[in-house]
Amino acid sequence: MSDSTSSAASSSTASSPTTQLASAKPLEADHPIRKAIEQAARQVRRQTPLAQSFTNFVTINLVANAQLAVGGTAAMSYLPDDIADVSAIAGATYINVGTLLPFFAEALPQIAKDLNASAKPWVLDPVAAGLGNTRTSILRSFKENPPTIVRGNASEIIALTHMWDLDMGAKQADDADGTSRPAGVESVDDVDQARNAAVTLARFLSSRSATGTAAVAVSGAVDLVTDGAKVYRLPGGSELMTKITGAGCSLGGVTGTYLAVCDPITAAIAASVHFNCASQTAAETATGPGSFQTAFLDALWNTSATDIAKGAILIAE
Ligand SMILES: Nc1ncnc2c1ncn2[C@@H]1O[C@H](COP(=O)(O)OP(=O)(O)O)[C@@H](O)[C@H]1O
Ligand SMILES: Cc1ncsc1CCOP(=O)(O)O
Ligand SMILES: [Mg+2]
Repeated sequence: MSDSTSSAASSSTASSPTTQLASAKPLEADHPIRKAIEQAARQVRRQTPLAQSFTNFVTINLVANAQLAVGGTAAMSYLPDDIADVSAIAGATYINVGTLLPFFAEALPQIAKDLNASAKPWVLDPVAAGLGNTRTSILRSFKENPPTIVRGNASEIIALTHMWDLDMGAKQADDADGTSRPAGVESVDDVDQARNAAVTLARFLSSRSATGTAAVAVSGAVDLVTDGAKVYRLPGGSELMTKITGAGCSLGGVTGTYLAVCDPITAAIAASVHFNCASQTAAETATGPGSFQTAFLDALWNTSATDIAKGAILIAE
């Protein structure tokens, strides 16, 4: 799918949610992206890349464990000079704004500025975007020094695109169907409702990226990943992922692990497909959220690069 409009978010020709998925076609078995995904998964296991994280206190342990389970390594930090020093040896950095302390309002804009000044790739998870003045001020500051990849649920992607004034005044989901937002860390919008915002956001990120490439990943029942030109849909996985805290946060951390070894769109698709394969496997033996999380980490470790590359990937027309 390549949008013919310059601002998809406000385009009246943008496909409607109901037709989006129906028109998506399976990505060919020998498509170059599948080869790139397999190579990236093998590289992660061979190179044990470091993706450092400035992330929330609720799910920090699952973020680190998921990064190790896919083959990477982890380092968690909150100080700008520490992040700057570690970024010299890290392949990517992950920033997640789920829990905040007062000094974050100054530290995070500085970290984003330092990362972009040194052309270091980073992933943003805008947890609960739109909630609270401090979080809004921090997220707004990132427009000046944007990430390489944004990973969030539908409401977070819509809210961030709106907060950065990229949606050209498009009707917000809440205007369209009366949905109130923000609703905290969970989404109140469907993935399809975030499609146009994701395409617009990915185009903006690409235009500000040192390599000219970027990606946006919208998580949900059928994930959506876009580089601003093409839109991929990733069905599968397990609804049990919504019953463990940190499923999205750890996906952001693993997206950073993949970004340490490959380009943004490959990293965003590979991490999401790896999660879908592993959560589907884990759901086969889990008897509840506790055993599911344990089985999920094991499945991240045991899912082969070949199986990840063969995962369910549709390309939207
Ligand atoms: N209904 C669902 N069915 C299958 N997988 C899901 C579902 N909802 C979320 N997921 C998966 O859970 C992970 C986290 O997504 P999500 O819950 O949307 O993020 P967040 O926790 O940030 O809101 C992703 O890998 C996503 O694909
Ligand atoms: C519950 C909670 N509160 C602040 S951050 C956080 C974790 C959110 O994790 P996820 O977005 O992966 O569900
Ligand atoms: Mg989240």
